[in-house]
Amino acid sequence: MSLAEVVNVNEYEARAKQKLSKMFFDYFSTGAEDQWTLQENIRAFGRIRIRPRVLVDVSDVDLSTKVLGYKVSMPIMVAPTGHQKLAHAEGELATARAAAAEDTVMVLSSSANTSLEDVASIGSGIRFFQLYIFKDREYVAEVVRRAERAGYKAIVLTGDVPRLGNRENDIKNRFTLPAHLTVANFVGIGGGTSILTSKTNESSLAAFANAQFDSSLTWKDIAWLKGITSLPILIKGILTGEDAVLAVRSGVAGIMVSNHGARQLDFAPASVSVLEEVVQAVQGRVPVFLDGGVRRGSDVLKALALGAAGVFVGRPVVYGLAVDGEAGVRKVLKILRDEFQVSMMLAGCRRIQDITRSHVLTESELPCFSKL
Ligand SMILES: Cc1cc2nc3c(=O)[nH]c(=O)nc-3n(C[C@H](O)[C@H](O)[C@H](O)COP(=O)(O)O)c2cc1C
Ligand SMILES: CCCCCCCCCCC(=O)C(=O)O
Repeated sequence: MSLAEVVNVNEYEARAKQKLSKMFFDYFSTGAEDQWTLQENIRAFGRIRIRPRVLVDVSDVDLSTKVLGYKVSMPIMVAPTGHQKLAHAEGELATARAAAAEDTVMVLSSSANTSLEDVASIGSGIRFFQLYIFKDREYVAEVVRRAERAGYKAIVLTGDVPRLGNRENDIKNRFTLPAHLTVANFVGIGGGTSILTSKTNESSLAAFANAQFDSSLTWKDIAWLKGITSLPILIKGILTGEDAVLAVRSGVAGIMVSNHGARQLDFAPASVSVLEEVVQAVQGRVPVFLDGGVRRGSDVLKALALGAAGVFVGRPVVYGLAVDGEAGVRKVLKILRDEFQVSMMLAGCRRIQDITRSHVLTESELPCFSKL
């Protein structure tokens, strides 16, 4: 099959598998423990039905929207994923170029193999910086200041990693980074990141993260973060209405409903299953975004109908990158854009704000729904 024959983003996964070593493909593709949540992220979208409206003039459809005040061409954005140079030599640079070309947001991971300044140097594009908080707060503060200086528009604080989840494939593979790669923005943290390139009896990522991440982090640390940056802060990893309320109280500018692509707590719910709970708790005070299992334009429509202001995509972007670098990421984003446009037109929506709660039925609204 040639690349021109790739018609949906799922097809990139098998192609990426052919290109990557088992250790790296497993790192990108798998989840925690029994991987129940990994499957559930996909299944949960499959349990939502779309209620299309017909005879609506959809001759002129507009997918554009605003995210934290920035205009983007579509509500489909690039989630932070670490170690993109394991997928392609150009790594995060290729992803950043693709996101900019498709006029959407890219979130750069704290675990990137490319420095945030190098990514910024590609030029225009709306980029956010994803942050892990380490025990060494001064180091973290300096990275946040660097992101601000380099023109990043927001800090995405990941709240669901007090330690790494049990990623059994990474443990079995004794995951290590190749010697030529670094976590470019944190190379000196905790006395250095050389453990990431040294063989251990476990996953070197887990060994490093569990030693260096600050597992005492609480809501009060949002105040600390707000004290060192004027950038808006999004909190990533919210799965309950209770935490959404605490997030709003702590002054975040937005919430990302996420289970970290099922890589942290197995048997956590699918993000889309709890989206509405979070949206209702937030009561419109800040935008709510979603990631996890978005593989179709129809998934985007479902998430927006349930109240999301936009979605982020993780693995499909990495698979596109692995298969064809910048062009592969662009194609993944284009496929999702085109599918989303088709879904909007067939559901009778001309504008993003035309997508409403009445466009979907969830499981609880269909008592006889067959369990997938
Ligand atoms: C390979 C990989 C690396 C990731 N790295 C990070 C990271 O560095 N920081 C973070 O907050 N989330 C990270 N995530 C989670 C993603 O941001 C996102 O929540 C998840 O991938 C969304 O699910 P999806 O892959 O089904 O789209 C990573 C996910 C994957 C698959
Ligand atoms: C900033 C340096 C972090 C080094 C490794 C920590 C593990 C995180 C890996 C990225 C991630 O979140 C993931 O899901 O994978």
